[in-house]
Amino acid sequence: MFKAVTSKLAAEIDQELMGPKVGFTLQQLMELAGFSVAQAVTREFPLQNNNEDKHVLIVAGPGNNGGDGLVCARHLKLFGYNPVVFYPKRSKRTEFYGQLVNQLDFFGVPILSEEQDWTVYLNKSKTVCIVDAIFGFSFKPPMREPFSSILDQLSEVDKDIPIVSVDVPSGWDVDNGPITSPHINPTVLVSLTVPKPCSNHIDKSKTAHYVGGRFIPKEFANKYGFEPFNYVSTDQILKL
Ligand SMILES: NC(=O)C1=CN([C@@H]2O[C@H](COP(=O)(O)OP(=O)(O)OC[C@H]3O[C@@H](n4cnc5c(N)ncnc54)[C@H](O)[C@@H]3O)[C@@H](O)[C@H]2O)[C@H](O)CC1
Ligand SMILES: [K+]
Repeated sequence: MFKAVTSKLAAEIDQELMGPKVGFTLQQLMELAGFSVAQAVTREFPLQNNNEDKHVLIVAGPGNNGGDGLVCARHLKLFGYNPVVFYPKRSKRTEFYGQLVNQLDFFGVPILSEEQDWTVYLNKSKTVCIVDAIFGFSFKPPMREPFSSILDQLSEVDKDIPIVSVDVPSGWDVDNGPITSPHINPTVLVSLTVPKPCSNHIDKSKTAHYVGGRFIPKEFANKYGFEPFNYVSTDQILKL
């Protein structure tokens, strides 16, 4: 059994990593987080003759979980996939988000806005998998629009098209799991830094669980009450 940290502790870890003493920038951590999610996609859905023309749909939310999704999309393009991003509420928090969008333009990755019909990608003949980068550890229910409709639609297709959730299955309570109905059931969960308690509610026979976001030393993990994960070689993800 792995150790999980609460939403409160996860936010504290984040703050310390990006605080004056450690000094990581959000950009650095997000790059590694998004890279690790892209690696989990390649591990679970390798490019093959029957899927190389298909898309990976990345649904990006308004916060940093969405930012992880934007980074993941760029790496997937470099890995030979056909990512398409649906980004209905663009973050205006910092200039950095505009830069992530510009980078996707630079790589020729389409970004759909709220007005565009993203549901054409909810079709298994078109889409290999969906990356759920809507909400992470700062989600507080009840859910507001447009995300409640978006997640309702995702919950209708998750048996047909596999969903890869970034850090937390969106819409799940971070500490208590799937407390609303309907909710999505991801095929893959990539917990970042350390799993959150909601990951104890996944059905391990149906959901592959990875940890990613390989950016902390042993002493730091121990300080927050968990052991570091035994990543192999240069891997950015570890299957739990
Ligand atoms: N150390 C790490 O592991 C890192 C993790 N990263 C990722 O960052 C997220 C947490 O990001 P944060 O910006 O704090 O929050 P979220 O993305 O989870 O969501 C905030 C966003 O969502 C809106 N919101 C919240 N509740 C609701 C609601 N009920 N209805 C509608 N909208 C809602 C809120 O207003 C904000 O706009 C973490 O999980 C990782 O994925 C980083 O990449 C860095 C390193
Ligand atoms: K998510």
